[in-house]
Amino acid sequence: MADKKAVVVCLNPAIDQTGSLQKLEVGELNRVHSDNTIPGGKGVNVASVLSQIGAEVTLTGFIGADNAEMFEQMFMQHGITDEMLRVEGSNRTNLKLTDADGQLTEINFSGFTLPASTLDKLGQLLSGLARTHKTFIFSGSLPNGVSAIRLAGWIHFLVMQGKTVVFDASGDAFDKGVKALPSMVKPNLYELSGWIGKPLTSEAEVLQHGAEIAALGIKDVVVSCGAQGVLWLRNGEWMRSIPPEVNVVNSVGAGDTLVAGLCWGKINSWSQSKTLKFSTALAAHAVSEAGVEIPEAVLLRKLVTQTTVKPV
Ligand SMILES: O=P(O)(O)OC[C@H]1O[C@](O)(CO)[C@@H](O)[C@@H]1O
Repeated sequence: MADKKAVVVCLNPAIDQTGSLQKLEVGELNRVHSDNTIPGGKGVNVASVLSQIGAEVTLTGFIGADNAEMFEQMFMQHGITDEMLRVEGSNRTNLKLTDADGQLTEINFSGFTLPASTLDKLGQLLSGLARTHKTFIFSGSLPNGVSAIRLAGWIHFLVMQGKTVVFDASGDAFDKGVKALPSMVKPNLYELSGWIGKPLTSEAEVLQHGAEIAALGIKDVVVSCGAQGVLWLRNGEWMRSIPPEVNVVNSVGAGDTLVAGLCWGKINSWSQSKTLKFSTALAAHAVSEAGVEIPEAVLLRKLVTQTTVKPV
C-alpha cells in the first residue's frame, strides 16, 4: 500500500482577491463587476488539491496570525494537518484581474517580514517531519527575511536524507533552489525565461534550457506552457501533454494544480505518461473555474480521456 503522505511547504501564503472587469485600462479608473476572495498562495493551493485527490497532507511554512482564519477554515474543510508557524502580521492580499477576453493581470505583493528566529523553528519542524515523511513540496515565493540560500539549505537537507523534493518557485529562489538538486522542478515559461535571463523565442529554446536544468542533476524537469500543454524531461527524453480545450474562467492556481497532480503520480509510483495525463487534465479543469476545487470523478475521467500525451 503506497504511503499517501506529503508535506507541503508554503512560506508566503496569499489571499487571492479576484476582480472581473470588461477591459483593464492601465492608468484609468477601473470598476469590477464581480469579485471573489479566497485563501491561496502556491503551497496552500498545492496542499488543497493534493488533499482533495486523496493525499494525507501536512502543510507547514509561515502564516500571518492576523488574518489566518480564512486559511484555517479551508485546512479543516480539506483535512489538511496544519503545521504552519504563526508569525506576527497579516498574510498579503494578491490582486487578480480578469477581463472579458479571458486575460489575467496579477499583482502579487511581497508578504510579511520574518524575524531570523522563526527560520530556525521551521528548520526544526522540517527535520522532525523528515522522520515520518518521504515527499516534500516547496512551492511559491519567499517572504521578506527568508533568503534564497536559506530555502536552498532546507531543500538540500531533505535531498541529503533521500527525500523526494518537488520544487516550484521563481526568480532568485528558483535559481538557488535548483542548485540544491530537488527531484522535480516545474517552471512555467515565464520562470524559465527568468532563469536564463532572456525571453524564450521558440520551443527549441524551451527544450534546450529545460535540458540545462536537468544537466545540473535534476531527474524530472517539467515546463508548463499554458494552453500549449506541458513538457516533461526525464532520462533525456521529453514527453508532451496537450490539454483538452476548456472555457477559460480563471487560470490562477492552474500551475499549482498541475504540481499537485504530478506529486500524486509520484506518491502512487504511476508511469510518467499516466501522471502527465492526469495532472494536465486536472490543471485544465482548474482553468475553467475560479479556485482550485477538483472536478467530480466523471468529469475528471472525461478530461483525462481528452488529454493527449506523446513523445516530443
Ligand atoms: O508566491 P508567489 O509567486 O507570489 O505566487 C502567489 C500567487 O500564486 C498563486 O498561488 C497561483 O499560482 C496564487 O494563489 C497566489 O496569489
